Amino acid sequence: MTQDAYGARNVSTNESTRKYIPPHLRRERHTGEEDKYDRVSFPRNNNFSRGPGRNFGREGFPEEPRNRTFEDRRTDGRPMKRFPWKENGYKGGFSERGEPNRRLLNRNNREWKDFTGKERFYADPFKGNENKHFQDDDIEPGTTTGINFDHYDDIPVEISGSDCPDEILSFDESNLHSRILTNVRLSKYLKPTPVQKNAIPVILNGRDMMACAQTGSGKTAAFLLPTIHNMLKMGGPLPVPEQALDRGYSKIQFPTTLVLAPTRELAMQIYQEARKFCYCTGIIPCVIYGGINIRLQFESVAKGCDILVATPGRLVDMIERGKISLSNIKFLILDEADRMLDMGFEPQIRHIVERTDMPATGERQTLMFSATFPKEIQRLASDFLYDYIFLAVGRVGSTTDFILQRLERVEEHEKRDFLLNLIDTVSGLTLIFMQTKRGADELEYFLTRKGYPAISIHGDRSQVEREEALHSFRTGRTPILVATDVAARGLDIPNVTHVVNFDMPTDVDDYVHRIGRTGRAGNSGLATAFLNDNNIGIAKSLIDILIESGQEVPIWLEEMAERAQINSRRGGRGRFGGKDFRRENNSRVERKAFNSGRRNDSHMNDHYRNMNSSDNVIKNSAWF
Ligand SMILES: Nc1ncnc2c1ncn2[C@@H]1O[C@H](COP(=O)(O)OP(=O)(O)OP(=O)(O)O)[C@@H](O)[C@H]1O
Repeated sequence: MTQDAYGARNVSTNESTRKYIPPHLRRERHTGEEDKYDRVSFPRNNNFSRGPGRNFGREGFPEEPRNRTFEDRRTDGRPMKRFPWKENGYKGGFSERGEPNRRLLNRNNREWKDFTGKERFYADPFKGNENKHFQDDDIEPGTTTGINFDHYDDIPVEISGSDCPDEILSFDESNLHSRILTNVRLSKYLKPTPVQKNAIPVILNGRDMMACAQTGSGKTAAFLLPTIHNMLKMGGPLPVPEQALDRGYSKIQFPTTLVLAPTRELAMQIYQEARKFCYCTGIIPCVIYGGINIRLQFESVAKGCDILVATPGRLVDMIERGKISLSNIKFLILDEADRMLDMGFEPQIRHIVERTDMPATGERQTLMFSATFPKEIQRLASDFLYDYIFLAVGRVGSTTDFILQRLERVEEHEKRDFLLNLIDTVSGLTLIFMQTKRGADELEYFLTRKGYPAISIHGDRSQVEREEALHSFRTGRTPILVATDVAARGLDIPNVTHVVNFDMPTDVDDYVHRIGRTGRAGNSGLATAFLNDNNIGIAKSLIDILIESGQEVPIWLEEMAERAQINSRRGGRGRFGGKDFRRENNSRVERKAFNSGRRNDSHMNDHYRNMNSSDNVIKNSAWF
């Protein structure tokens, strides 16, 4: 042992051992003479060392080859290739384990050729089991109230923008891919709804779109069907980008379509719809949302993810963890777009759209759908759209005509008793909206104490509890659901016959969405709202909604509105089905109006008559 000028001790004077050896080369045998205490070259005698690789260089074992690579590691002498399928020109997606997506390699289930004439291969796990795949597990077959879209024929439609395509009258003339048409038939959709008639040709033409149509009028299919068609037309999901393959990014998924939704339950519902329409197309939908273990979602994303349905928070998380890249996105869809772009979500949406690797506006097709679209939000939304077409189905500021709206003046302390009387008079599923989570908990407790089968759902409940509550409500096991606004948008639960606004929302758009949980798909529904002087701020807008949808306006509500002196400041927001805000600023936007005549009043009279006589909806009309 020697000491240098500064007193530092050297373990050995041997030149070769003083040289720094990086950790990954330390197990290699040195060429020079070695000191027996040099740990770098000291032969390992470790009882835990297993496998031929670890024994290289030990007594009785062969010398470890220099510059060993992954390919050399096979013990049977044959070279091992990391990506054998790459040699065959495969550039498709990879699963979590680095294997190519199974559906592209499975050549036994060949069924159709895509638009490019290329043969597509898929193995749908539900193939041959259509009944199960297209049936809603929560709903007993035959218990739905039925779908009656004939009523929609009278609804006025307005479409504006440059070169608007003509509407289609049936699914058959839509030019949708034959497999999609089969799936539409299996879903028992006989004819398109007005929003579908107009949105499908626009999306098939590759145009960006902002669409506003009444609650329950089939917006989900309006954006999913043509998007899936466009994906098939492109030749299916896009291949993984070259540079990603070069860098070995095999664990990242590169979806082609991204659907963003504001709530977990809505994301799940859109995913279920996407699964139906993607049946046997080879396109794999996937859903991610907060509140459940992210690792489970890593696994489900890794199984394939061509259409990604996501809530914004979880998506940002996945992107930051390097599990998803948006660089392949060709279709971006915002469902409940006005909600996604209001103060709560806008920063996250901007982050996703503008600060990730998603292609820019104009390089992707962007679609926005909602039942309400305030003007200021339209202005904001136009940042994300390129030369878009605006579609409004229904009259300005109205809700659907299939909902009978009743307003009751009830003081706060009387609300519970009033509710009990009300619940007794109406059969079917009842959804009660509260403004606060605590209020929802307390009302659930009150109702169950009184012997009513009630359950609640709100943002403080765990995801499992939320899903259980929804399931129990859908199946009718607990026919009263007390909810906050987490259940206000998008949820499609058949047989909800009655919505009660126990607490009124402060925004009339929220009222429109809440009552839209009933009266869906052409069915009748009843919506009751409790109002008192605490709700004075919403009175004027509410009167507008009632008038526009042909409902009775109570005198006390008019007085309330007068007292509050609410003027056109709020009326100017352009609520549901509003006008294309560009038409006020820019007269160059073309406009087409279909069926813009007045509503057929005899149809409405029939509608109310049917509602009042329907045993299914109202057991005891004495309450009215
Ligand atoms: N063409 C059709 N024929 C029959 N049923 C349809 C058709 N289109 C949609 N539906 C059904 O109508 C119901 C309502 O559709 P959907 O949930 O898409 O409405 P929405 O407009 O998105 O409502 P919301 O504004 O509340 O989100 C669903 O059960 C759906 O399966």
